[in-house]
Amino acid sequence: MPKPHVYMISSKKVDLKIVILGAAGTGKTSLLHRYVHKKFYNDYRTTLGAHVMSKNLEVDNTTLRLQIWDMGGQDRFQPMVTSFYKGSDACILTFDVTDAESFESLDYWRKNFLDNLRIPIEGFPIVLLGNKIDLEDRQVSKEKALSWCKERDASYFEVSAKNDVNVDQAFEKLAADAFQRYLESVQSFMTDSFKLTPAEDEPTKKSQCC
Ligand SMILES: Nc1nc2c(ncn2[C@@H]2O[C@H](COP(=O)(O)OP(=O)(O)OP(=O)(O)O)[C@@H](O)[C@H]2O)c(=O)[nH]1
Repeated sequence: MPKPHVYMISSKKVDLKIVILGAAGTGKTSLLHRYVHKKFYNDYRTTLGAHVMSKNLEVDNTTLRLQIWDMGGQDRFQPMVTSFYKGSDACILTFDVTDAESFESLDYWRKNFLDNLRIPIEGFPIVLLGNKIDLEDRQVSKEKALSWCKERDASYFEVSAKNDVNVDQAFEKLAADAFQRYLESVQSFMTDSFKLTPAEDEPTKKSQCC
């Protein structure tokens, strides 16, 4: 009987860990509140260290259980939050389109994350969110952000946590990319684990050539 090339994944629930990173005040907590609770708060309370919010998402008859880790952007929390990167399946980077400095700091956040992840980063799902597009005094153009993403193999969304623009779409795209990567890793694990020795009646390469 031929060996199967496509493996069925029996579990219909998949846990995915997502971290959201970026300079302080760019709107990480607000984006999460918008996505998870459909709410927005005008007051600014900096995140002390990190906290987690959960949300389930249905994709292809599978429940993706998203655990989204909101990392405080202030410098004083950096030594602590890097220890939470381990086991991440995807990453959201944020900047504030009205704050050029927050855009300039993106390479720091990206490198800090990837350096501490300690897994192969090729194809790792990263989405960049340019937040606060509802404000008028914009300092970073869409073209500049798109070019940053193109060079670093990331996706880009212009969003507003306040006005609920593009937030669901951005999280859903990232979750779908992370799920796809998860399926590929399961497939490759199964392929490697179930490599069988050739059947007795199947000629080996040696017997064929000699
Ligand atoms: N106008 C506008 N304000 C926003 C938006 N998103 C967040 N804010 C405001 O920006 C401020 C900072 O938002 P937070 O979500 O706390 O920012 P943060 O990135 O989590 O900050 P840290 O926890 O310090 O890293 C708050 O006053 C929010 O109300 C947005 O889309 N538009």
